[in-house]
Amino acid sequence: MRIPSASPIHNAALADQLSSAINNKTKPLGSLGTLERLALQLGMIQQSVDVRLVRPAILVFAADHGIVAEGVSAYPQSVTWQMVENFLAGGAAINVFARQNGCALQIVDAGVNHDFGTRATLIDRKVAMGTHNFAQGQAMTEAECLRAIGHGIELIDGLDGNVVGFGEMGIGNTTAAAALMHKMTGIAVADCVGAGTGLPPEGIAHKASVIEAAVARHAEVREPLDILATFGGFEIAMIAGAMLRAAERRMVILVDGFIVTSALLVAARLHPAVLDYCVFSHCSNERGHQRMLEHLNATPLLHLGLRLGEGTGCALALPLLASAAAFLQEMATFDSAQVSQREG
Ligand SMILES: O=C(O)c1ccc[n+]([C@@H]2O[C@H](COP(=O)([O-])O)[C@@H](O)[C@H]2O)c1
Ligand SMILES: Cc1cc2nc[nH]c2cc1C
Repeated sequence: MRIPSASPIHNAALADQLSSAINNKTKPLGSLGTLERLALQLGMIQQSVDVRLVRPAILVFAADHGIVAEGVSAYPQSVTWQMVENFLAGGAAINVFARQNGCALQIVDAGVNHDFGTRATLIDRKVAMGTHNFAQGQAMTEAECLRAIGHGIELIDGLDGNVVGFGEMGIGNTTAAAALMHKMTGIAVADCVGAGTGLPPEGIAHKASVIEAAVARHAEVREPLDILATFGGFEIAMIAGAMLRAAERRMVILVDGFIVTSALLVAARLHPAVLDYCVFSHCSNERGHQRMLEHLNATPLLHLGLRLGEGTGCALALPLLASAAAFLQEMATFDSAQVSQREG
């Protein structure tokens, strides 16, 4: 399987053209703040001053994690499949926010420990009934990891829009994401571990000790794909593959919270240019997310104290993306509206 490779966006002439278009709008210079940075990024991604957001979609990848056997989550594993049912019934937060913002939603079984049977609206890409417990061995085999990445690539190729957001659902996946973060960044485990779905302080300390022991056990693992296979999840691997393909196809990538950003750490180690295509929707309340974003030199759009996942940050950020594109498209210029320019 070929791992997609994103190209870095270099086009100084277009950057100048976009900056002029933004600066000539009827507003004090720089007064649309972050929306100006966003409009510039959208133009650079689409290689045009005529930015259009077409059929945005959010893909929610669900999977289970063998590491839950170590008692690292506040909720039982069965919540993963039960929430998938909730997604399919339209009742989860991501359903509400996606509907509210006119965003298509796809739910993918990446490796949930449950037999859903044949379901019309569930995309079945189940690699296995959850990963193995990485406290005892590798979470997944190299073949399973590559299969998950391949599914992510192929799901992007099935989209017909140019904006894709990523969400996930998987009890135990903040433990996998924290281990990935530690291995990919070198940041101390204690600074990567948080409450997840709501562990108390003793639970967080236990979770950190489980990760410390697993990291010591797998100390020799250094390459990004090996790190992903050793500590990751099927949903995380699928998201990493999908992100690389989305960047290769020059799509706008909306990044959600802690777990989705951990997938990006792997993708960006393989092809750093993927970052040029990423819009960071929010900073999660999960301890570690802020440091993860800083490591990527990323500025999140929203600080709402979210720690839900599911792609909710992406859905909430979508109207801001739309506003950035709309002001670039529709706002009058100083010339067209005959408004006087700044003095001096
Ligand atoms: O997106 C985030 O930043 C985020 C932070 C904390 C928890 N979550 C969600 O909570 C679940 C994982 O939490 P846990 O405690 O079971 O590892 C998983 O379904 C995630 O979607 C998500
Ligand atoms: C209820 C519930 C909903 C979620 N959505 C994403 N992660 C979740 C974890 C729990 C526990």
